[in-house]
Amino acid sequence: MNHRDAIYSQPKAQIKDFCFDDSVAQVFPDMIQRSVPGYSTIIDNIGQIASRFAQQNSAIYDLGCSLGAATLAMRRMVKKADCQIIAVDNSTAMVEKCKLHLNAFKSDIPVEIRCEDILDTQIRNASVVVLNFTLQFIAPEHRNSLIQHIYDNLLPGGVLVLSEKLRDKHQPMDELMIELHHEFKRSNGYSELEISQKRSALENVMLLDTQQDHENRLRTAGFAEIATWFRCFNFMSMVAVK
Ligand SMILES: C[S@@+](CC[C@H](N)C(=O)[O-])C[C@H]1O[C@@H](n2cnc3c(N)ncnc32)[C@H](O)[C@@H]1O
Ligand SMILES: O=C(O)C(=O)C[C@]1(C(=O)O)C=C[C@@H](O)C=C1
Repeated sequence: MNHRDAIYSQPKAQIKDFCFDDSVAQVFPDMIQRSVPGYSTIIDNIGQIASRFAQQNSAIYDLGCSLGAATLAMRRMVKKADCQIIAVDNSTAMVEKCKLHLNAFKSDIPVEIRCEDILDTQIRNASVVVLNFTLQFIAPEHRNSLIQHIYDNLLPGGVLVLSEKLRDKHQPMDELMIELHHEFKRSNGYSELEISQKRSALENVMLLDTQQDHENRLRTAGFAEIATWFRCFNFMSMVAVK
């Protein structure tokens, strides 16, 4: 069942830091669809990209899988033999619901769902790694080593799909992108109160990098082939090929 996100619809005396608890997991499909411009396009194309880059006898990782939307898209699209998908999230509420979602559909591709911190995940024999709006929730001091670990354990010809909300270091453009995003949220039925309370809740936990920060980090890790294949306002998705 798809529940409507009303988490920030009533005034809160105190805004707690945003976390992926049971109340968020309950409404997550509606929340992300109404909050991230192009979310369905990104999910569909993660399936396409995975079908192109998946290698026979290799692993596909979905890091910060939430309810498994990207895993489902990849499981539908990948046709290579002997692939396995490993979906990881450290929210028990998300992982429990993810298991239900995935079990509802039949597939020949095995999926292992792990409840663990992606900073503890050993990437091995990977042809595809997905970080779909997850890196922004990782403490900045751990981001370089995580991307390095992914690069080191990708097979030659393997791909990292990295989707993130961005900040712009040029303040007028940052403000414009934020305002266009808020307009998108308004058009999806979010009130001013919902927009501002969610913004406060995310302030300390979703620390955004610039497009340049991401490109620099990917190049430093060793990725030579990098492209932004999707961008809408301050949301983007990149592919980086080893
Ligand atoms: C915005 S959601 C990702 C959306 C999802 N990838 C999709 O395509 O629908 C971010 C997810 O990352 C997870 N997460 C955040 N930090 C994590 C960590 N250190 N280890 C594992 N999962 C993490 C959260 O629990 C949350 O489910
Ligand atoms: O910027 C926002 O308002 C968002 O809601 C963005 C975002 C994200 O990019 O991950 C933040 C938290 C929710 O998981 C869904 C979407």
